[in-house]
Amino acid sequence: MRRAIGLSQSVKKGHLAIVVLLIVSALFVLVYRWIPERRLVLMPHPEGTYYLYDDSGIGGANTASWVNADQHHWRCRREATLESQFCGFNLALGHEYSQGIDFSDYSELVLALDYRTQADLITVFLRNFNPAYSTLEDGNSAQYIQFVIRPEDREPELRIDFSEFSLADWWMNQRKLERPYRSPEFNNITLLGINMGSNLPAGNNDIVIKHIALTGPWFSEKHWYLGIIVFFWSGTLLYLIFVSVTHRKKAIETAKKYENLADEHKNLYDKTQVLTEISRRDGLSGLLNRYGLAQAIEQWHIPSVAPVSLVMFDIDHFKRINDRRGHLEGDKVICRVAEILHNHSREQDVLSRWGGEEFLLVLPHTSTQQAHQVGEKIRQRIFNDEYFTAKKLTVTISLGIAAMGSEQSFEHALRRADDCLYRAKAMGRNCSVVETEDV
Ligand SMILES: Nc1nc2c(ncn2[C@@H]2O[C@H](COP(=O)(O)OP(=O)(O)OP(=O)(O)O)[C@@H](O)[C@H]2O)c(=O)[nH]1
Repeated sequence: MRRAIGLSQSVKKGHLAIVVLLIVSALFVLVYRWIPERRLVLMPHPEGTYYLYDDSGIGGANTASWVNADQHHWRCRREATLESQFCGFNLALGHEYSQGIDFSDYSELVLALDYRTQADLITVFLRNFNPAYSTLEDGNSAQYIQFVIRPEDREPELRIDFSEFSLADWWMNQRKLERPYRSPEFNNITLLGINMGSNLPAGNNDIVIKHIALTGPWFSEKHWYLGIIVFFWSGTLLYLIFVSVTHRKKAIETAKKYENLADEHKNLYDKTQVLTEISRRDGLSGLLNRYGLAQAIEQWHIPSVAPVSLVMFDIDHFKRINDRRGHLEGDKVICRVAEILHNHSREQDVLSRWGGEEFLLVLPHTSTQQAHQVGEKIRQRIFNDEYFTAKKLTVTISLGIAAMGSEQSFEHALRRADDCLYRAKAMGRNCSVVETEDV
């Protein structure tokens, strides 16, 4: 029952952990749109290198000049009579011509320009340097990637996705490029330019650059959701590992407890066995006591062990031995007599110290005649034994022998054996009396 409760509690905990992980994952999904975007300001930039250029040097119509350099206000003035080719603004990026800025971590170019011109075409372009197609000697060898700003695009803050940029045809046509290099590359942008060259209306065409920046998400949507999935599954995995470690620990603790209990149980069992044995034995002679004898006989199925005979032994004048030699020597006599009795009994016989100097031998499969013979043999043996070397002692015993019939109780047979013993004592001791009653 307790195990069942424990199990249902861990199932509940498991559900809770999964629900928490799901809620946190859902929160992460929602949080994505609130993560501020990554932003890199290119202009105004204290270290930015920028300059104006025009086609006046090659006989063109345009002259570029700063109206207010501090405010990044510049102008292209076109002479109506000459051909307009190019006029614009360049912002050098990176440290040297071949080492630009990696735009690929961003997704958009943000242009905040104040257009004070009626020019139809304003081109924003990027130059990407790649040794595969660029050389330091050829200033035109970096990819020319462009986006044309139409009058209708002119917002206070124009956002141009990099996917809207394309490679300029004139640049492509000048070189034979392998396929991978015929698409815009953004990993090493060395220059950003704003060109109002061709078809520029006559007169002043001004642009004020408020700022130019790159923006993009810190994490792509794909990576963000992948991260959430990884978070969810690693959370689940960690939880499962935690649960399995905890369960393993508990299982080890429980196994230890069971082991201790088993040890305790074995100790108790051993102690009980010892105590049981003690309770069945006489402390002085080591023979069974009355209780031990009763237990042994209880195991028997009397008809199967019949005939059964009882021999009751009693040391003669034992009081005298005690009185003359002391109780210690009396004890030694009891032990010796017990030893002789034990040596003369068979394995199936049950021998006990019945009282002070009384012994009872129960013999299965033995008639009273046979029991009488055994008893007599023992009596002779006890009589002939040497008890003390210094001051010799002769010990005699009296015996009463009776049969235990299948229908009779042990007590009944015992009483009759005792009667016979009494008669043996009365006959002068050191003899045996066999019951005459027909059982
Ligand atoms: N040393 C010793 N004496 C015991 C023990 N148990 C009983 N006795 C003594 O045994 C004596 C038995 O005396 P009685 O019952 O008068 O019998 P008895 O002297 O043997 O005389 P009969 O049986 O008539 O021959 C008593 O003095 C008891 O104190 C024991 O364990 N050790």
